[in-house]
Amino acid sequence: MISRKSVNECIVAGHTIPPNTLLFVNIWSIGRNPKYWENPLEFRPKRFLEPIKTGDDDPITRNFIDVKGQHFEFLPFGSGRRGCPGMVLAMQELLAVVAVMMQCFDFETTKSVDMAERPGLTSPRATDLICRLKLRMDHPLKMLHNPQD
Ligand code: HEM
Repeated sequence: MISRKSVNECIVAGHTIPPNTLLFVNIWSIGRNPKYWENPLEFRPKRFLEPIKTGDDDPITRNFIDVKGQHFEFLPFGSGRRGCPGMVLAMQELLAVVAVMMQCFDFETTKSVDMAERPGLTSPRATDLICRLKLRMDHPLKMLHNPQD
């Protein structure tokens, strides 16, 4: 959910918004709208590499989906002037953290993965995902000295 305050009166999707109104944009719901996403609840990361059909009256096909706030069907970092200033850092950090964790550990789950969500700011899981990590090498720092291992 991101919030904005209207400065002037405007019309959004046929609704008149008076000035000085606090508005909440439900980006969670937009990202799960079946009008734009095929089987939106299916965990299929590959969908982000496939063309996507979007738009209401005059559909267009995008060859990729941009996360930086230009494609409004997917706004993980918000959009416009108050969009997330940490976006570039977050994108680089995520890649580095996930890559290092996969390089250093094997992950074992005790139960099957339940993707159901509970309410919260960051879409937390309804059932916590408990993992057991197994080190993939004697010592992670050894990798720095012997990268070929
Ligand atoms: C995956 C990681 C992250 C996600 C998904 C995320 C998402 C968001 C979203 C949706 C907003 C609201 C944007 C809007 O209203 O249009 C926001 C705002 C903000 N984020 Fe992030 N963020 C992430 C990481 C970070 C990091 C790493 C930093 C700082 C180092 C950061 C700092 C901020 C700040 C300061 C704001 C408020 C901006 C403002 O109100 O002008 N975020 N973020």
